[in-house]
Amino acid sequence: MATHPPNPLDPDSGGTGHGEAPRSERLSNWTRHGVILPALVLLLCLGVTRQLWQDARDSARQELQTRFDFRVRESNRRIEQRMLTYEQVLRGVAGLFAASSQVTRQEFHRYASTLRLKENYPGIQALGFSAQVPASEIARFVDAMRAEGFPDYQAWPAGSREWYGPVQYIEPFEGRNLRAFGFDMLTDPVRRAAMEQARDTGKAAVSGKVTLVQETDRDMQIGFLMYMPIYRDGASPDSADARRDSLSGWVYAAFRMTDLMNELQGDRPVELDVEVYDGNQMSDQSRMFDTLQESRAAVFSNPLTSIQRLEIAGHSWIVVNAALPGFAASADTGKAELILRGGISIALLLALLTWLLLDDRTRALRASEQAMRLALYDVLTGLPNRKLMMERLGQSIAAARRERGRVALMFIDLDRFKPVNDNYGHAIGDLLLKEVASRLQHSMRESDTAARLGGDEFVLLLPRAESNQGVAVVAHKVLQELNRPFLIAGHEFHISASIGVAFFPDDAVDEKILIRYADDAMYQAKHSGRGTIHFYRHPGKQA
Ligand SMILES: Nc1nc2c(ncn2[C@@H]2O[C@H](COP(=O)(O)OP(=O)(O)OP(=O)(O)O)[C@@H](O)[C@H]2O)c(=O)[nH]1
Repeated sequence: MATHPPNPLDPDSGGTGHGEAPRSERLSNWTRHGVILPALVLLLCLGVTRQLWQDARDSARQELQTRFDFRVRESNRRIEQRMLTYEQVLRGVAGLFAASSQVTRQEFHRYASTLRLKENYPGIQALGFSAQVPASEIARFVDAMRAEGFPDYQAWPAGSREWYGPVQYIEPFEGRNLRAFGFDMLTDPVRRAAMEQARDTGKAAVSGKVTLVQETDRDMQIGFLMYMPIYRDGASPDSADARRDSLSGWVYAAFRMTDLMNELQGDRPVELDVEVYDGNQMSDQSRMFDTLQESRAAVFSNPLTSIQRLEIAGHSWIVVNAALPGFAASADTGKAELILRGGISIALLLALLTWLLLDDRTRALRASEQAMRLALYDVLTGLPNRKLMMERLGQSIAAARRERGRVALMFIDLDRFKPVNDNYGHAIGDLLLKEVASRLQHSMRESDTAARLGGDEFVLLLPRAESNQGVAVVAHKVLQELNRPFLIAGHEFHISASIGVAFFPDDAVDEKILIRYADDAMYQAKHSGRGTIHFYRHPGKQA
């Protein structure tokens, strides 16, 4: 059965036949690559960009974390060192008491003034001394204080107890500090715990969170105290019992927490939110300080948060540091962003470049494909032209020689075609020629070749013409097809064809002679009245 050979002028059809490498397939591969390859380049570049961006971002984060850790260490160390300094101050005062059997108010005042507390030790609200007075001596103690020029002095709060610890000296002796004068600190369990700890250990002890009696309604702050025990006669007893027996009182420093922390912070920009908790619990009750005084939830959802325990003169504080938005904003994310932007741009650029190169390549292939078609195919009908027909004829004859086969060549010249052109115009003639080509293709096998030699001359090459009878069948079929009326642009045309057939090797020894004989046979057909088939007959041979 006849099949539709591919139209060689259609770039998407199957090529030139005869099983040669399908150029249009290669072309369509290129076209496919035209999308896939740029997409791959884009994906690859984006992948690399993503990796580099992530690395840069990670290292920026790492750097931020390192900077945060450093700032936290620095901030905590500042607190510890400042508290150590205060401990030294108290040790100095304790030295004063050790050096003198009786430190007078005047001496204490002079010592404290020399320290210049406000300038050198900001954060200390008061420096003082509380005597430890047994119940038996409290009345005499108060009298002596009153005799010193403080007629209203009393150990307050009132009430009788075994031991009293009233404030005897307090410096600077002015302002809100005067409110603490005479206050018996042993009556407050928080202060008492630190006082007893200092007494028993012989070391400085910090109290828990308190409200200093110095506080007024204005600028209320949380406070704490640091105590250093003073033993009689400058002794340094080495057991808790001996220390209790020889305790004469405590020198102490009172601190207002916000003043202290603000002073530590200095003029530095506030980049960390610092929270200080008394003891081992982090609760609203134990909170002594908060830079921002904001809800803690915000702090704990912050990835840059540090929680550390500081030991301050025998007492625990929990210090929480959290980076404020300004701190994280200072992170060097510029590099990561640059990589991201640059990477995406380069990826797009490379993908575009790849696409353009492939497109160029595809165009070049298309152009050469087109040129090849023009060289080998008839532009009007799309059938192989004379050149390609000659090539195939050569191949067919070579094959027939090898395989002892037969080749038939059929020359087909249209009859009465000229009047179509003359009466209806060249364009109609063209349409008719195309229809002729189409009918020829319907009449042959796939292995056959229909070609247009030019004008109204066509050729059918049958490379495997085993029997004359088979070829005659084909010739009749062609004739029958061309005898059918042609309906072109609303006009009906009746043409026919004269067909001449010659065989290799029966009639001719090579392709040139074969062509000539087929042409001769065609003329014979023309002369014998058109619309007929003539098989070449050698002039010497009998019919
Ligand atoms: N439309 C069109 N006409 C063509 C083309 N090439 C050649 N022709 C015309 O085809 C005609 C061929 O001439 P002939 O073969 O002598 O005309 P014919 O009427 O078929 O004569 P017979 O073969 O003797 O029957 C001429 O008029 C050419 O001008 C073409 O590509 N398109």
